[in-house]
This record gives sequence, C-alpha cells and structure tokens, in this order.
Amino acid sequence: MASSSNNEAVVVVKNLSVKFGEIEVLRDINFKVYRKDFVGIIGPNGAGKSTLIRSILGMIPYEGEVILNGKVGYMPQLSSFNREFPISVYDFVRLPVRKEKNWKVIVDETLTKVGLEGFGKRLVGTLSGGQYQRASLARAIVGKPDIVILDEPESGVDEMGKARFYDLLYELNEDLGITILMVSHDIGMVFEKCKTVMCLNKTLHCHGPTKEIKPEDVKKLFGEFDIWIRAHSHYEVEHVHENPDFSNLEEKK
Ligand SMILES: Nc1ncnc2c1ncn2[C@@H]1O[C@H](COP(=O)(O)OP(=O)(O)OP(=O)(O)O)[C@@H](O)[C@H]1O
Repeated sequence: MASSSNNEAVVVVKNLSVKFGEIEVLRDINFKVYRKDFVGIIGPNGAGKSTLIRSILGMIPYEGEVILNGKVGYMPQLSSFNREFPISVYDFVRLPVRKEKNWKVIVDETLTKVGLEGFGKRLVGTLSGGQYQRASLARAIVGKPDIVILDEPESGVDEMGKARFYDLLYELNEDLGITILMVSHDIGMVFEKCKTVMCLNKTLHCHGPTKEIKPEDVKKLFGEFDIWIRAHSHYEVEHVHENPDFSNLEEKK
C-alpha cells in the first residue's frame, strides 16, 4: 500500500483503533511512513485526523501499536495556543531546548531558518498569522527532530503565506531530510507538495504516492463540494489522460 524510495520506516502504526466512550473514531489503521517522506493526511471534518496524530504522539489512549524511530517535533493546530498570553517568541520557541546552555544560539538559528530573524524579543501576540505559523514551526523543529508532525498548519493563513510555508516544509524535507507527517484541509496544496497522500475517514481509505491516488478515491471521501473543487486543477493536470471525467463537478457549478 504505502510507498517510498527510502526503506527505513520511521513511523509504524499497527492495528490502531480509538474509541471515545462507545463511539469508534478510528478503526484498525495500519501504515508505515518511511524516512524522508512528506505525507499529507486528508479527510473530511470529524474523520479522525487529529485523533490519529494525537494517538501517534501518545497523547490519548488507543488500541494497537505505534512505533516511532526517531525524535519527533510537533506543531499543533494554531488555534490551540492562546496568543493573548504574554510570551516572547524566544520563550515560545525555546521550550524544547530550554535546558540547553546555548539555547539562544539554537533558537536564533531556527528563527533564521523559518524567516523570522530578529523576531525573538517580539511578543507572540503581535505576530501576523503567517509569522505566528512560522514561529510554531520553529518550535517544532528547534530540537532537531527526525520527524515533524503537523496538524492543519495552514489554518488562518492567506494563500501567499500558505505557499511560502509549504515551500519551507519542502526545504526541511529535501535539504535536512526531515520526515513530515501533516494533516491538512488544503487538498490542492497537499497534492502539489506532498510525496505521499493518506485518505482517512475512520479507516484508511487510500494511501500511496501522490500521483497514484485517483480522483475517485478522494471523491468518495468528501461530500463537500468546496473541498473537492480545490483539488480540481491538480487532477486535471495529473489525471487528464487516465480519468478525465469531471462531469459531475461541472454540473454542480
Ligand atoms: N476527546 C474527545 N472526546 C470525545 N470525542 C472526541 C474527542 N476528540 C475527538 N472526538 C471526536 O472524534 C471525532 C474525530 O475527531 P478529530 O478531531 O480527530 O477529527 P478531524 O478529522 O481532525 O476533524 P477536523 O477536520 O474537523 O479537525 C469527532 O467526532 C470528534 O467529535
């Protein structure tokens, strides 16, 4: 099912199921993520994407097995932090390396890497949406992780900011060899930038190299027209010869 030219699995998920009370949110999920992969996890609202990530990170109880081969950095949903809290960018970013003697050098290097050079003393609450997004990424990578896990990193950021952010992720993946596992609602960007796509809705519906995921695989997953249409141009480009039928889509316009 899964895919990569790099053979070493850095995330292994076996028979993972999660219930909240009587409600089953994830059922028997199995997959591997290989070193240097850039995986986009897509699925409709309530599909269990965040639950999957939180299980992998050991934040909630689950049945099954999760193996992580490497150090993990986590970028939670941007809305999970109260930006009114009076904290400087330095203090926000340094959390994972706060015990290091030279934390300031490490944080400065990381801020430069994400394009926030000189922002250390600013209060987090004074950053723009895009700057805050990059500060959150800095916090996720400051500890030099092998694997970075991101939960909807693009929410609340404009299109230009999103594109720049995805370029940054691409660089981390390509240049530093960081394995990336990212939940996203931006299907267009996922299909443009990610090497591997996972389609989740309680169970794993599809998982493979981006170019091998078929429109109908994704279409089955989403009832919501607006999510689907964002991926339209990608599919037209990638799949026009093999599967050019967008007639239903046109009717809905
Ligand atoms: N702590 C919890 N207690 C009870 N139910 C929960 C809890 N966390 C999540 N759920 C439920 O589990 C289901 C999956 O939620 P989850 O946040 O994982 O979905 P998601 O795919 O990330 O959704 P979205 O795209 O809307 O962020 C939802 O029905 C949600 O209400």
